[in-house]
Amino acid sequence: MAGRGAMNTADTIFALASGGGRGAIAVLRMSGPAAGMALAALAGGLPKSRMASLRRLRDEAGEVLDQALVLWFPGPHSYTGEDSAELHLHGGPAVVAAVAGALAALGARPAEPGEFTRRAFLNGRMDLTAAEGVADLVAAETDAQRRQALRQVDGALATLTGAWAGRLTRLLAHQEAAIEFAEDDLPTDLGDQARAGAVALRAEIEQHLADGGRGERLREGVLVAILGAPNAGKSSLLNALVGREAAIVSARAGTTRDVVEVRLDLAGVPVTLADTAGLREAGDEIEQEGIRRAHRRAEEADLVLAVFATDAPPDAETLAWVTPAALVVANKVDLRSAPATIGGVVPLAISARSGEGLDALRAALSAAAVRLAGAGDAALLTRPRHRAALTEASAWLAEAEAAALPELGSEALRAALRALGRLTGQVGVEAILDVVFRDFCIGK
Ligand SMILES: Nc1nc2c(ncn2[C@@H]2O[C@H](COP(=O)(O)OP(=O)(O)OP(=O)(O)O)[C@@H](O)[C@H]2O)c(=O)[nH]1
Ligand SMILES: [K+]
Ligand SMILES: [Mg+2]
Repeated sequence: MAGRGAMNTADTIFALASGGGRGAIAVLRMSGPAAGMALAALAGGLPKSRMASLRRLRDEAGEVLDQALVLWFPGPHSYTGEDSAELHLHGGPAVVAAVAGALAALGARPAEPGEFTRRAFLNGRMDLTAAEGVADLVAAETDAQRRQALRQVDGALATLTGAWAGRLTRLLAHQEAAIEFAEDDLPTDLGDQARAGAVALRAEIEQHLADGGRGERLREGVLVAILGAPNAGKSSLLNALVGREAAIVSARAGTTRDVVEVRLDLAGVPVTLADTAGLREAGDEIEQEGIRRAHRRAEEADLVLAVFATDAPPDAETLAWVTPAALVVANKVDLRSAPATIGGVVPLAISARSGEGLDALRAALSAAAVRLAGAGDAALLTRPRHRAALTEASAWLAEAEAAALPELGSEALRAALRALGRLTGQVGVEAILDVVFRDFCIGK
C-alpha cells in the first residue's frame, strides 16, 4: 500500500455522477484498472477514445439493459488519471439500477464520496487546493461562490503558494551557501540576503492572512441576525426581504421565539438571514429561551441588523447592539418619520408594510455582504486548513529571521517550506486526505 490513500485504488469504482431521482439522462461514471474490460463487456467492445458512441448495453446473460451514449477515457489522460468511462443512460431509476448491478457483477464497486477526485489527486492530476475547488464548485449556490471555486480549480491558490515555495527554496539555498562560506572563513552577505528575503516573504503571506476571512465566509455564507424589540417588525422585514411568509407576523409582542432562518442571494453572496425573538426583560420561560437564542445568534453573526420602530422609543436592549459595524433600521415610517439618528447612527428608513426603503436596505445589505465575503475574484484562502498552513509558514519565517545561528535559520526555512507543501498536498498528505475529501458528494 502506497500510504497516500486509505482506499484501495486497485478497485474499479462506479457512481452516478448526475443527481439522483428521475431525469432525462443519468451519467454513470467508472474508473479503475477494470474500467475498459467492464465497458467492453457492457457495450460489446471498446468505443473510440473520447468519442461519444451509441451502444446497446447488455448484462452477462445478454439481456439489453439500455441504449446509451458511452465514452471511453483511457488513462492517464482522464479526470482520475486511470482508465475511465462514462455511460449516459436513460435517467430512470430502473435503468440506473440495472446497469449498476451489471457493473457490480463485473467486479466494480460503488465509489465513496469524493473518490474520483481523490484518485485524480493521488495520480497527480491536480493539487489539493484544486481538488477542494472541485468540491466547492459542485456545492456553489451563488455566482460569487462559483467564481471563487473556479479560480481555485484553475490553480489560483496553488500558483500563489508555488511561487512562495520557489522563493523560499532560493532563500534556503542562499542560507546553506552562507553556512558553507562561513566554514571557509569567507566574508559573505548571503545570510543577510536570506534574512531580508524571509522578511519580505513573511510580509506577503501576512497580507494574505489579513484578508478578513472573506474566502472562508464566501464558502460558508454570511450570517445576518435581525435584532430588535418585540413588535419592531423584524419578522415582517424578513418576509418582505425574501418575498414570502417565512415567519409568523402578529400584533402580539413576543410572537417569534425560535430563530427563523432563510437563505438569500445578495450580489452573488449567499446570506443567511436570521429572524429572532424580540429583546425584552419580560415574557415567559419560552420567550426568555428565545431571547437567549437571539443573543447567541447575534454573537455568531457577521452582521447585526438592528431594527427599531418609529412608533416606540429606541429600547436599551437593542441599542446595546448598535455599533459602527451594525446596520440600523427605523421601521414603520408609514406611521411616523424616522429619527435623524439612533444610538449615534443614521438609520435606514423603511416600512416593511409599504415596502418603502426596502431597495436601499437591500443595497446596503448587498454591499455589506460583498465587503464581508468578497466577490469571488481574488486568490483567497477558502478553508481553515489554508489559514493554518500559512500561519505556520509565517511563524517559521519569523523564527528564521530571529535565528541566532545560520543552521537554525536553515531549519526554520525548511519547516516553512513544509508548511507551504502541506497546503497544496505535496507534504504530510496522509493526515489531511480524509478531512479534505469528506465533504465531497458521491460521483465526484
Ligand atoms: N404600520 C406598520 N406596521 C408594521 C410594519 N412592520 C410590521 N408592522 C406590524 O407590527 C406588528 C409586529 O410585527 P412583527 O413582524 O410580528 O414584529 P416582530 O418584531 O417580529 O415581533 P416579535 O416577533 O414579537 O418580536 C404586526 O402587527 C405588523 O403588521 C410597518 O412597516 N408599518
Ligand atoms: K409580533
Ligand atoms: Mg417576530
